[in-house]
Amino acid sequence: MSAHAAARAVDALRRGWPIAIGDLALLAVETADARRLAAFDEAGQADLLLSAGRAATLKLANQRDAATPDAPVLVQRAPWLDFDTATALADPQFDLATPLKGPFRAIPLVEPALSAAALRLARVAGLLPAFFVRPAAGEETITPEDIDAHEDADRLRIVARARLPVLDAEDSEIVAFRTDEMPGEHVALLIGEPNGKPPLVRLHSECLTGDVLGSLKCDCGPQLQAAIREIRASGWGILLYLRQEGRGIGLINKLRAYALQDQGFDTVDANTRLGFAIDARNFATAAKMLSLLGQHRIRLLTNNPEKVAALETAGVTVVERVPHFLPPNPHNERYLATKRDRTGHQL
Ligand SMILES: Nc1nc2c(ncn2[C@@H]2O[C@H](COP(=O)(O)OP(=O)(O)OP(=O)(O)O)[C@@H](O)[C@H]2O)c(=O)[nH]1
Ligand SMILES: [Zn+2]
Repeated sequence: MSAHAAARAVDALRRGWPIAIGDLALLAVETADARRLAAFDEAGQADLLLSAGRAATLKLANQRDAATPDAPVLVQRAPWLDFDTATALADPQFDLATPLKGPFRAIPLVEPALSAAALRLARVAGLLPAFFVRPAAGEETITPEDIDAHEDADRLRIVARARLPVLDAEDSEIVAFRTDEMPGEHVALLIGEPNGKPPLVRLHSECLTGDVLGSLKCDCGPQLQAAIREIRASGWGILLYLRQEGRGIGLINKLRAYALQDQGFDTVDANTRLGFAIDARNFATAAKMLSLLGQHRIRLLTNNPEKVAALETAGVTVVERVPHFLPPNPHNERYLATKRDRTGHQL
């Protein structure tokens, strides 16, 4: 396995340089331009790889194989499908403003597993999930396994720990985790003193806008502060601060989702229009952190049954789900209603 090559691939994508996964050469649409596209694809024959959600938004879904509704879609290149048209296919921000030229033709995926891996890598790189694709011609290539190492919870290890008095829990300790590949470090805040009972645990996914800037669009900031208070009041427990900004799609893509919400789409449809899963988080990371901290039986502070299920699957026993509901404000009422009605949150 070549973790180095995968790290270089993330860097290359961000800089607008081509990469290769197996025998597919790929250029990310978001960081390309007409000149880079011409250099990547002199013959003008590179097809366009899109995610299932984006294809459904563009009404290309009916051309796909019904047996694999979540598979990526390859749009055949046509002489008039130039760089700007490809950008309009990849980026939903102008969907409502500019009617797309067409017709676009979805063609069979030659390499479904490699194509899906490419879309995972776009998410890891924080880019729109859309690529120009042609057969590789001698480039350094990586494998899907290299890409998955970026999110492989088993590679996590504890790298530093220190006392950290925080507001409402002065007797806390911070523990930092990382893997060689992962761009951000996850941390755990150990609050209070172990008392023989299962710890009260909160899995908090990073939200720069809510946690740091006090955004009222979501409930993250108040949930974070309240979690620390509740854990302290319960005796002892652990706050896991997971670097899964935007439910795993990264800050920039979350802000793109916010721009779509400004156009009227809800949090679920905004993710789908961008081409991402509704929730791209991987809670195996949280399970591994708990295991490294020696905790296998916990009480979980959440309204999200998916978190309970994901932890149980990863070997953590959740003896109790403790609701974690904060009063809505006028800006997040609809967001909370969407969580209740469309993503199964028990609110
Ligand atoms: N993609 C996207 N992410 C969002 C949006 N609003 C908040 N987030 C992110 O969602 C994560 C918080 O997840 P929530 O769905 O609010 O809550 P939860 O963690 O699933 O469930 P609880 O444990 O009940 O709070 C953070 O990473 C936020 O950055 C949004 O509109 N779009
Ligand atoms: Zn938030």
